[in-house]
Amino acid sequence: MTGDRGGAGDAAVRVRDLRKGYVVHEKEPGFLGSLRSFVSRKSRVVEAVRGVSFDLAPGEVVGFLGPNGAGKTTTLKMLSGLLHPSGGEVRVAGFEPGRRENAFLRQITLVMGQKQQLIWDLPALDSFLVNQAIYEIPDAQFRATMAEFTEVLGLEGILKKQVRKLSLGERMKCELAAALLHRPKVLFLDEPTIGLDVNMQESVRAFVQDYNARYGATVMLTSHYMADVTALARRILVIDRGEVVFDGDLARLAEQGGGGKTVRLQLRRPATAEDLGRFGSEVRVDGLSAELTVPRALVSERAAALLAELDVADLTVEDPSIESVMASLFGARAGQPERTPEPV
Ligand SMILES: Nc1ncnc2c1ncn2[C@@H]1O[C@H](COP(=O)(O)OP(=O)(O)OP(=O)(O)O)[C@@H](O)[C@H]1O
Repeated sequence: MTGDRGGAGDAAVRVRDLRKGYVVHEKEPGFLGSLRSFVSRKSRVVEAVRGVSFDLAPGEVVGFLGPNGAGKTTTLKMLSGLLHPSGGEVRVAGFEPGRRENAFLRQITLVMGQKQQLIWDLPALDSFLVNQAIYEIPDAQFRATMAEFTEVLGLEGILKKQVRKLSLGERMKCELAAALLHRPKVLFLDEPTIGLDVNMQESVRAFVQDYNARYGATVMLTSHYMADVTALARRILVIDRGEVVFDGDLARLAEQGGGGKTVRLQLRRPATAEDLGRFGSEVRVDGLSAELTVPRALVSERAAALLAELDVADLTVEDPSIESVMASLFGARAGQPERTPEPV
C-alpha cells in the first residue's frame, strides 16, 4: 500500500488503541529450573502498551514522558515500524509503519540515544555517504544538508575522525546528522541526549529546534532530562504502564501533578526554615534566598502573609519544575500508594 493520506486525515501521526504484548518465557533459576523448563515451558504476556490513542499534527513537537518501563520505547518502535503491534491502528505520514515501505522510511527517522548506527571503525563521513546511497539523496541536496548540519551542530573537524575516537557528545551529534540526512518529516527521538554534558545537550536541543523550524518536521521525543522537554515541546504525553494518562500542555501537567506552586523569596533579613515552615512545605533556605512549596489554592493568601510577616525584598511564584511534577507522580512508586493523573 502506498501512503493513504486520506485515511490519516491531516495528522502526521495517528494512533488508535495501539497495543503491544511481549510473550516472555519464564524459567526458574539453576540447573533444575532449566530442566523443568524443557518439560513445561511457562510463558506470560507483558502488556507493554495497552490501548494508546493520540494524534500529532504536522510540525508538532511532543514530549513523551513516563517512568521506566512505561512503554515509551515500545510505542516509538511501533511508530517506526520496528515492532508489529498486537492490536490497534497506526498511521505515520499516511503510511502503515509495519510495512516498512521505502516511501515511509524516507519520511521518518528513529534515533535511539543508546544505540548507534554509525560504522565504528570508519569516519562518520563514510556512514553519511552510505546513508546518501541508501536514501538516494541527490548530490546537491547531500552537500547542502551536510553544510547546514556542519554549521548548526559544529561538526567541522570531526567528520573525518574514526567514530570510535569521537567523544560521546561528538558521536551523538554525528548520529543525529546521519539519522536526519534524508530530511525526514517525522522524527522519533528516544533519549537523544542521554549521557551528554549540559553543553552538548543544549546543542542537540538547538539542532532539533532548528530542524523542526526549517523543515516543519513533527517530533516525538523521550528524555529523562526535563530541560530537553521544556525547551522543545509544548505538548506532553505521559504514559504509565502502557496507557496514556496525560495529554496536554506543561502547565496543566503541573496542575495535575498536584504538589503546589513554588514560592521564591529574596529576603532582606535572614529567616530560618522553621520560620518559613509556617507558610509552606519543602522549605529550602540559602542565605537570604529561600523557596517553599505552597498549595495552589492558598498561594495568594500565603504570599500576602509572607510579605506582611517577613522582610521580603522580592517574591515570585512559579509552577513546580517538571522534574518535581514527575517525581511527585511517579518517583515514589516503589512500595507506596499510586498517584497517577486522572485519565484523559
Ligand atoms: N523485548 C521485550 N520482551 C519482553 N518484555 C519487554 C521487551 N521490551 C520491553 N519489554 C517490557 O515492556 C515494558 C515497556 O518497556 P519499554 O522499553 O517500552 O519502556 P520505556 O517506557 O521505554 O522504559 P525506559 O524509560 O526504562 O526506557 C517493560 O515492562 C519492559 O520490561
